[in-house]
Amino acid sequence: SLREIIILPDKQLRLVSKPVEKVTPEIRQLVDDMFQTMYDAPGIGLAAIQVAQPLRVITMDLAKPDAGGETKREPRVFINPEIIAKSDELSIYEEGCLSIPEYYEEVERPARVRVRFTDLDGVLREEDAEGLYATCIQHEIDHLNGVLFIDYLSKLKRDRVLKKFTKAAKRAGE
Ligand SMILES: O=C(O)C[C@@H](Cc1ccccc1)C(=O)SCC(=O)c1ccccc1
Ligand SMILES: [Zn+2]
Repeated sequence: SLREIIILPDKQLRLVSKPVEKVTPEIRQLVDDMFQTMYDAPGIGLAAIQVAQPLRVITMDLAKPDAGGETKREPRVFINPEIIAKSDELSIYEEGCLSIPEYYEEVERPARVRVRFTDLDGVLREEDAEGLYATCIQHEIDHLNGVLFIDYLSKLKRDRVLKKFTKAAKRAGE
């Protein structure tokens, strides 16, 4: 079922998520709900912490989430992912975040990374990523470590975003 996506300045976004010991039926249900929530947003990635579950679980689907016609879906699950190698070469992408809605900024990251992770069947895998795949997996793994893409921006830009979301939260709270 759909889960609520937590939004800045929710402090939970800064938690370091815990490794998954065993792929249980509960983890499978969480992954199901994460895909449903991600497609509904729409987004191309989601980290469990964004639905308030501090577990090292990521879902991704780079196929255009709202291409209109039949979307050829390519759902991916990463459990306990770690970057084990990265290129010196960097690439810049305009990133967004479902926890920082309607804010997009260019972020520079290694262009290619090698990721080691466990899949939903409990199999340990390693994959090379480049392009949007590399950017997205790094953005999601950052979420697992309580890091947000605004942390890579200038202090000026970051404070502006925080101010905007903190004011909005206060107004909502009033
Ligand atoms: O907050 C998240 O982790 C999801 C985020 C992932 C991401 C996007 C772009 C660069 C790096 C990481 C999103 O999916 S934001 C929404 C988005 O990018 C998008 C939405 C609809 C169509 C295409 C992209
Ligand atoms: Zn994000």
